[in-house]
Amino acid sequence: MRILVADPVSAEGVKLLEQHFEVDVRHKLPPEELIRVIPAYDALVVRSETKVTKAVIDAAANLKVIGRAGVGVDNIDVEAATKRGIIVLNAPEGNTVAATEHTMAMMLALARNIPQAHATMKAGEWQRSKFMGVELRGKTLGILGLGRIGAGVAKRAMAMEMTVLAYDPFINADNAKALGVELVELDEVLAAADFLTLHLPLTADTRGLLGQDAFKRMKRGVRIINCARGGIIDEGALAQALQDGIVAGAAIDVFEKEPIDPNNPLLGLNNVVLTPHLGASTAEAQVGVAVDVARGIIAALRGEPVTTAVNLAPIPPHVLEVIQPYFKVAEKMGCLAVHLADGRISVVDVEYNGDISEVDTRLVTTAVLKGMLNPILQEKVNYVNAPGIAKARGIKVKEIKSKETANFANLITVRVRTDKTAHMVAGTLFGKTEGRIVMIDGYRVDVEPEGWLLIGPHIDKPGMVGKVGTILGEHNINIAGMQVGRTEQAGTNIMVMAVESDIPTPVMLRIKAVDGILGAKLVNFNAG
Ligand SMILES: NC(=O)c1ccc[n+]([C@@H]2O[C@H](COP(=O)([O-])OP(=O)(O)OC[C@H]3O[C@@H](n4cnc5c(N)ncnc54)[C@H](O)[C@@H]3O)[C@@H](O)[C@H]2O)c1
Ligand SMILES: O=C(O)CC[C@@H](O)C(=O)O
Repeated sequence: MRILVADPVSAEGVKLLEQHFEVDVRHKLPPEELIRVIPAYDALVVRSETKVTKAVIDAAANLKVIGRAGVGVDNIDVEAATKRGIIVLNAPEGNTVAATEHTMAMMLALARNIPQAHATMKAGEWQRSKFMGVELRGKTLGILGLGRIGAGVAKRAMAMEMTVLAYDPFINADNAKALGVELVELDEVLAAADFLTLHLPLTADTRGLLGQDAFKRMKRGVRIINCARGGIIDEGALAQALQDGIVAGAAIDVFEKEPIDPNNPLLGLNNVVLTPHLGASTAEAQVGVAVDVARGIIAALRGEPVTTAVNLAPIPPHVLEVIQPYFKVAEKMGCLAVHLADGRISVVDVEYNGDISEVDTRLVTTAVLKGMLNPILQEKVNYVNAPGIAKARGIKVKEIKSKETANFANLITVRVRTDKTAHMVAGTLFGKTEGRIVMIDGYRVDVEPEGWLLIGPHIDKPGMVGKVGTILGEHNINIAGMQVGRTEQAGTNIMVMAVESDIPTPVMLRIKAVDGILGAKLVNFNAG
């Protein structure tokens, strides 16, 4: 598989990718050149410079994953990627400390006029009275967006004896309380803040959040820091508020247009501190995000779920710990169910029994769908597109949950209904990791879902297994394992044979024709 690294990312991440794939590092590709080369790649790694537009995604015939070495994915058309089933993942934690510390550096530089004083010293001047600053101690810091970076800034600001207020309508009030931060409405933050810092994503709701109107509602003399995203502040309105003295100073790391437009009105003002999007630029952060994104890409290209995918619901670590061991067996159960089913699948019920029923199992259900759809579709089905494809095909998917369980600590049962038949498969883990199929259509079995399996329900009478074995032997097909599963009701059994190769259609037809065989299905678990 081939990976294109289109922006500068740390060598540690590139090396990790090179251990698994062929990697091309090509920076600053013009948009039309990116569109020309992208069909050759399975994965694309970017920072914030490369714009992954719909045109790039439409041209990317083989692309399976886009990795963003950083947090914000606003340079990627995530919607277009999701429609194509391309996983978009980021590295949300590697640069949190770097951006937090940059915010503190910007706040202090702003309070004490450090860049301006430095510039006069370099110009040979010694000006002391010109640069009277203010202290942070005792001031109110308003934080917009109390996520990872906002919370880090809050902790550090409290250590500097600031009072911290925050506006974040999506955060849990208990989390804010535990941090010692008072959550209030936006207007209250604007009216009270001596320093105001932004840590929001750029979304349709936050674009232009601080515009002319908001500046009117701020305390006169406020100092503003933006290390989040350009576009959240209206730069024209900010420049005006700086000139009018409503805003005493602004420290800005991110801009509406990057690299900055030479006509940007902030460039001509003295009461600003500007850095060229340096929030994540520390050696530690760049290694962190590069390694995190490389790990995400390796998982995505192996078909494993990616915990940092932004076009999948995020999974908290305590949930992941419970569900992750079940992904593989769930996928195999989906694969087995689709092979058993004749006709068009209309309903898939996935029942969870035991402790697993107490956590969010949606991704395990997605694994079942992935396993079910991959053998029957041309397009590659993954954790991003599986639920959408199932829906588009009119398949109704339902989860059923119960803590009750009879024989196993945890049991997953997949029931499929088609326009002709209904089938079920149940699976579990032996030990902590070994996936096993323990029931097929009501017959108790103990099957490792690997390789080729021949499944044949039959009348319970002597010689059935022998007859099938003889046919396989005549065609040189080796049997690697065999068992007969039974039900509560006497009369029929199921034989499950692990075979070492494909069974050609004419041979399958001979097996199906054996007197007493009620059906025969061949499942290839390695094909997905
Ligand atoms: N300057 C840099 O180099 C740099 C580095 C890292 C991150 N960032 C940017 O910093 C920002 C914050 O990153 P993070 O890792 O803390 O993200 P995060 O997702 O942890 O936090 C964002 C917070 O904003 C809140 N939020 C979302 N919409 C909101 C709204 N309309 N009003 C109020 N609150 C809202 C969310 O609830 C969340 O708590 C992002 O924009 C990210 O891209 C910049
Ligand atoms: O890649 C960068 O340097 C910027 C990263 C930062 O803006 C982010 O959103 O993570």
